[in-house]
Amino acid sequence: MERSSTSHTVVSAPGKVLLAGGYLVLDRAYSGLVVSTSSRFYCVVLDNEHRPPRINVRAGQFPTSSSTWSYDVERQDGLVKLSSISSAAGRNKFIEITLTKALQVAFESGVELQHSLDLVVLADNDFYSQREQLGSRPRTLSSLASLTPFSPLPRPIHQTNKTGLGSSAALVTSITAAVLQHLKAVTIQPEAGPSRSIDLIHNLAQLSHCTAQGKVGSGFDISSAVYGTHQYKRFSPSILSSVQASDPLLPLLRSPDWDYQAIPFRLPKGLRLLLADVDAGTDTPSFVGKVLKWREENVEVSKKLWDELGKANDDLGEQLRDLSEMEKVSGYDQQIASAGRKLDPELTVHAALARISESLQLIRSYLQQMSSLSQVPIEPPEQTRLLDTCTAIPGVIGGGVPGAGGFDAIFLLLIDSTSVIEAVEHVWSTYKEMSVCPLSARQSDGGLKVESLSIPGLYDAMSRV
Ligand SMILES: Nc1ncnc2c1ncn2[C@@H]1O[C@H](COP(=O)(O)OP(=O)(O)O)[C@@H](O)[C@H]1O
Ligand SMILES: C[C@@](O)(CCOP(=O)(O)OP(=O)(O)O)CC(=O)O
Repeated sequence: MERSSTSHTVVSAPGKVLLAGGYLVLDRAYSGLVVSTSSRFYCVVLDNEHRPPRINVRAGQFPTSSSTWSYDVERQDGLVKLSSISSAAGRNKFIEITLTKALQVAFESGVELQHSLDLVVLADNDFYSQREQLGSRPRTLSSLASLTPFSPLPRPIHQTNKTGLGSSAALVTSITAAVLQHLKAVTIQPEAGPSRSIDLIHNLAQLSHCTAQGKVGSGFDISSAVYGTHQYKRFSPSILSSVQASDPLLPLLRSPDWDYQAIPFRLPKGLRLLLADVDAGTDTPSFVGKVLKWREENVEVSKKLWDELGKANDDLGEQLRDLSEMEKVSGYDQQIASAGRKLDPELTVHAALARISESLQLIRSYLQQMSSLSQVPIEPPEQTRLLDTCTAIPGVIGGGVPGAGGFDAIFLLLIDSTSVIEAVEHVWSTYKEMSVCPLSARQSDGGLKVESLSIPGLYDAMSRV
């Protein structure tokens, strides 16, 4: 990418894991628990003196020829239009729509684009399957740690397997935030607490993501990319259903009708979220349509199940908060450490862990019911066997299938100690029925972050051609 750079902005957004609330969170009556991950998606924006203004975007870890997009920027009747300069990469709706809307908001905020911008987007390795990159190395956390950061991937994005951390939501959020921050249309200061800038980025990223996807999902992936780990109640979909392409964006984005809730929570100290990408050789088709159809056709049974599961999900949130409260109590760290061997219900911290364990188990049993009633393999028997094997390991508090479920992934909540993690890795690496590969991500509380170019490996990855 040709450039003479005068200034740069780097913004990152985390990936997501929906621990509890799959399907239910599509309905505002229920909430979901979403944990953001330490694995992040980065967008770097650099000034480029080229005129008239053009935007060049490169997906830095993919083959350059199939992963570079350029656009001329024009304004027609107050609206921003990007014309795609044809490339071997084909269109990337997520990038094109996100840039168009972010520039529209910048213009409505009084910012004129004076020069060109070069964007490089880079995702932490966890966002894509690294099985091929690991080659003959064992599928362990230490092998993953030995990979180059932003490890080059051999095939174009659409031929690369994703791991479920929400690449498109993190891409859309990081580009939205980085472009607006670079053009000084917003000020991102997450440490300063609630802010109009962050809410504006959230609302805009939801709009761009829904437009690019051609559907309105619950939006938990965008909200965790912006706000980090939280309990999520969705926005009313009606806010986006009547938007016309010619409407100005700022009034919509600042409307009081955005009624989502993002209540911060975090995993208690000493617990770790461990994720695995499961390759069962089975395609997971979209389950949402089928589950919702079954729900509509079975109003009474589904209402009972949704209410019971909704309560179990909320109870889990409460119990995690209760355990976080106990962190200050003396003896907390010792009790957490001994929970890595065996739970003793006489001990307060262990009793709290046992309640979390029961809730996770109860949530799984409701999801198994949902699977058999709707005939959708949300927690299919293969995953039940894998999860039962894992949750029997001392120090593993519980687990489940994240989000929409299926055959692709599992999560475990465990005591964060080397011996517990090694025991899990041993079970995974010797598991016969399916191929299980850990992800290196752990939980992280934070959402959007302004970064510097000193993120390990980022500068090198940007400079690769
Ligand atoms: N690194 C990237 N650079 C550019 N576009 C990306 C990148 N990662 C993902 N995308 C876009 O996001 C799409 C994947 O979105 P989706 O199927 O919704 O998956 P996910 O569940 O990971 O969000 C890709 O087809 C591509 O358009
Ligand atoms: C069913 C859902 O409630 C949760 C889906 O969660 P996943 O984490 O499975 O999502 P994808 O990134 O789209 O694969 C749909 C929703 O909330 O939009």
